[in-house]
Amino acid sequence: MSPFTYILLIAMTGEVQLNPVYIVLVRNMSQEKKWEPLKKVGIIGVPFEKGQKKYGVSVAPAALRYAGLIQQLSEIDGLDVKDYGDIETPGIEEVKMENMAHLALVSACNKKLSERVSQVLRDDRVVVTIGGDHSIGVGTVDGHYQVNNDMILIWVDAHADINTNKTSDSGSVHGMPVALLVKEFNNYWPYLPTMDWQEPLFSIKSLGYIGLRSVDHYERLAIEKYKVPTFAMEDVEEHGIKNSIEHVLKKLDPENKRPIHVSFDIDALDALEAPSTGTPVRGGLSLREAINLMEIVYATGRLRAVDLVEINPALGNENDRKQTIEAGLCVLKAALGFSRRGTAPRGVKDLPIQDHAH
Ligand SMILES: NC(=[NH2+])NCCC[C@H](N)C(=O)O
Ligand SMILES: [Mn+2]
Ligand SMILES: [Mn+2]
Repeated sequence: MSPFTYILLIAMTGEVQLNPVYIVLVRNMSQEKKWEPLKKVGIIGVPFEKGQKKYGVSVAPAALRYAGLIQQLSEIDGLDVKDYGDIETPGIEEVKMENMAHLALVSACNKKLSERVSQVLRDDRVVVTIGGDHSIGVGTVDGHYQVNNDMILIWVDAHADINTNKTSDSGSVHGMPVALLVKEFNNYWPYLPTMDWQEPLFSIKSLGYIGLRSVDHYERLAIEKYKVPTFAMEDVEEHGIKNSIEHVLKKLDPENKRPIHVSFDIDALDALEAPSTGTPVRGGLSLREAINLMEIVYATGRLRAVDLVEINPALGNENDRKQTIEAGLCVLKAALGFSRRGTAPRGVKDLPIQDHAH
């Protein structure tokens, strides 16, 4: 019998006072849902780079896999890792859109990606998407929203990525994904051919920023107009990364009950930490800060989606490449429960004792 039927029954019979079963049921119903980290993840690679102009971001999924992505994640205590493969976007006929390059390709890739992201979440796994440039944030957030429409979005980035084709200096869509996603921006866009599949339903009220330090004029205006909780680098400087992320989470979700999506642009990290990226900016997060941020998000138990974007293995020298990929792996591992304290071997209670024969 469901609690509801039971209450209906008591209401009908009038038998209400101090029935212990009734009290237990009501207590269970009002109890807050306890969140535990999901110990299953699904990996999606998106070798896509048409949201910006440089060659190489599309190599990142292969480079991260080659560096041991799946093995390293599988070594995290109790984590079940499933690889959902890459999203391929074969030749698509382009449409012309003012100050917005490769719209049709961006759209086709994100449509596929959105469906795959929803699928992984419906399989009850945390979805980890490896870009690709940040235009793929459209697909990951859209696909997440389809499954959890109460989700909140933490955009960790040097940039705000909230330009429209009217405000962008570059015409590159990787500077526009947030503006495409939020419903409040619907009227700032012209009709976008090929984008009919994507209905912007996500609210800017569920968005927060961490790490900003290169924000265009109209982006700044948008952040202020909609009061987006933002911890730019100067705020991180002032409050520390722990207070920064905790403040944003509290602001967006005071009751600690909404699924979390973190879209992590590797250029959020200081250019010295992650040099192989298309639009590096000095003065960013240290890797330690980024790891700490991710550990805090993991500990909420509500992380359901992580994007790792803008790693460009074709930029810089061998060492830059290695460092950037390593940094990306560290960030992902922290988000998925890797503990810097280490974990004891499973089912083993003591150190191995040497059996000395003499
Ligand atoms: N995902 C990124 N790295 N975006 C960089 C965006 C740079 C600049 N704000 C633009 O609109 O083009
Ligand atoms: Mn960026
Ligand atoms: Mn970005």
